Amino acid sequence: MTESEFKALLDSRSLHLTNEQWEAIREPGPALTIYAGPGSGKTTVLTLRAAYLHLVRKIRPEQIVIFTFTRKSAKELQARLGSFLPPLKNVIAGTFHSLFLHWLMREKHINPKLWSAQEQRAAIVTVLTELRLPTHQEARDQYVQSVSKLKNLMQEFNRDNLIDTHTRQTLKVWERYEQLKRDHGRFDFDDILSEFYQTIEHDLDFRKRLQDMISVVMVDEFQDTSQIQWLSIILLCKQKIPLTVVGDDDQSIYRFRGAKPDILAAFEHSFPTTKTIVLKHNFRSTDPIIQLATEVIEQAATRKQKPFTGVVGSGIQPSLSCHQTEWAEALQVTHEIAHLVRINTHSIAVLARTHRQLICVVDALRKNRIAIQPLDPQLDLYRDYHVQRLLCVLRATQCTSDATEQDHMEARLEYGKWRQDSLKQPKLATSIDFDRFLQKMRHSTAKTAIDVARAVYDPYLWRARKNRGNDGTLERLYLLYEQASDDQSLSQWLTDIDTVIAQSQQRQVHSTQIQLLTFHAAKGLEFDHVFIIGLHAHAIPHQRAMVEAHNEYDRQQILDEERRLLYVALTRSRFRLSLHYAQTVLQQRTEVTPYLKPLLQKVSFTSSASDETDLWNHQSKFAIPTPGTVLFHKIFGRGKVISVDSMQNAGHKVCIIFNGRDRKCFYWEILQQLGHLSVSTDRGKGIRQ
Ligand SMILES: Nc1ncnc2c1ncn2[C@@H]1O[C@H](COP(=O)(O)OP(=O)(O)OP(=O)(O)O)[C@@H](O)[C@H]1O
Repeated sequence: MTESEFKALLDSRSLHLTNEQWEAIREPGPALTIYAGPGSGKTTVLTLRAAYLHLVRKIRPEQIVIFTFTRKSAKELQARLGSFLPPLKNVIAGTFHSLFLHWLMREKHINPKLWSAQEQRAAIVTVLTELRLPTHQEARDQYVQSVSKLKNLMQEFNRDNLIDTHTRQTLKVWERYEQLKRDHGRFDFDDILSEFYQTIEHDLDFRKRLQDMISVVMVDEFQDTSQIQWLSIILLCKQKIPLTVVGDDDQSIYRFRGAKPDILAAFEHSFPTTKTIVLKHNFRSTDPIIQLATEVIEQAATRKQKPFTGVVGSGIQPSLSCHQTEWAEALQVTHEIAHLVRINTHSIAVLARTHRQLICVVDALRKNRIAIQPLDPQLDLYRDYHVQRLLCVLRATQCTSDATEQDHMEARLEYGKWRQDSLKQPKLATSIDFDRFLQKMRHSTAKTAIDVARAVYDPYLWRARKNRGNDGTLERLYLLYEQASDDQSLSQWLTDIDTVIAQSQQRQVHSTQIQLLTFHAAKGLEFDHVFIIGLHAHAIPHQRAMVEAHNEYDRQQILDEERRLLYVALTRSRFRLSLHYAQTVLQQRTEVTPYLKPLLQKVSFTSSASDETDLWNHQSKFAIPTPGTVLFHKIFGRGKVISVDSMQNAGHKVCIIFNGRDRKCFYWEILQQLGHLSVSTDRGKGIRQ
């Protein structure tokens, strides 16, 4: 095929390329950098360049290698190449991990026994336990990430080399983890990269065999390449194989894996003869979306400017809505999505900074029977251990039939356990207590029921967790608490939950399936309508990411990375961008992310939140006594409050002196709910001090 025939082929498929795109497709040089913003056709150009090289330059497809950042984008690329006419079936497209492993297995007969992500996490927990460090999910994930980052940055065990955020502890964890891995004769995913790098550096025969097999290398999303991946590519290609890299420093979002936005500049340094082509047009989004996203990214502390104009033209102004809680936010988003689904709109996505933030929307969409793409099970609120325990007791309050006798028994035992432990008075945890509890709950509203149940469960949990408080693993339980309202009976609320659970078990394929993704997972994708939720100041920049900042330089780097993440999310939308945040999140008051705060006049802003955000105030339900208050206890008689302590997320501990000598402490909310205590109108009469 000649060049003009190729161009005619693209025209016949309504692909009218810009001059820069066309130049990028046919550039013959040994090194090429394609540098551009979101939606400018980088991936499109990469695909067409592979087609051009095969059809016009007669390079065999199996000699063209394209590195992608995720398996999903590798599949997407292969699908695009496969649907080309004529189809390009054998182009080698894959992630660094998969291609490096493939070559190691084929050429070096290395067949490592890989640790799954789950096994890797378990190994880290073993090491943390051994070193007497916290093992909860957040700590574990942080160490998994830190170890991976060290390996991707090619750090040594030498402490002097630890220029980044590596504390003594991370180093110890890393050393022990490596030892454990060696003892078991296993590999982790990062070892694939290290092994490949070592082999291609030292084994010249291996390097040559690869170079003979490959005619062209292209790297998509180059800004997210880690040090070890980049050095491996240099060894593979330099002066032997033409290399094209495609990237956007504004979309560099994998700092935690060792990626740096300035890698594009490093490429120009390593390949000084490289030709750089800048794609200047955004083909994806309407002008108001591009303008908002550009204003966000332009505030980054360090950034290379690039020219950028939209091709689509004018469109709807992005909207920003403030809600009282995450549940209210989810309800509104679901309401808007339901409307879009009714008018037969496909291509809808809901994006959030973290998985946890998507839970309420998942729930609300399922409640409204709106189909969603299969999800990570961790987005299922009702799979959570604590949520299940609480619901098991609440469900028993609604059961009367024999069929549920077993559940009833379980609930009774569970409830007894909470009371026994929290009150330290086993005798009180009798069936009479439970029956009274059931009676009280049977006709309550969902909110009252939750208040009663948590007044027993929270102190129990608080003790069981050895005063650790909320370390992030109870977030789902608190979401359940927040979900209950006074507008619904307990029975109706539980029925709604059953609907959601039933819906989550259905495996039907619908024509419209809403995609729910984190900002990271949304990279490279595009949708007509994008809802971005959780845009509050605690989530963006993410509080946990900020923990890694040990000095001002780190802090600025992380702030810029979080800004880029938001930029990636904003630029996924073609036509409509609907932005949301809640004013109260997990009982804490918050506000809009600082990245959007200066831009409020650029969006159409609405707020349904009120100034009164005291949603979780037990005090409104059960007035908390002050020292000196006189009370009457059913068993111990009259007493006087001597101290009141507030416990984090677990109500109040009240110490009372009875008959001037018996000092007893109670969980105030529990005893109030059970009706064991009442405030005496008799101000201290008859009480000995
Ligand atoms: N010359 C063109 N004419 C019309 N549409 C185009 C052209 N080039 C690209 N597009 C379209 O623009 C959209 C964005 O393209 P693509 O996904 O390749 O961009 P990208 O630069 O890789 O985006 P991102 O960096 O955000 O992942 C796609 O829908 C693509 O089909």
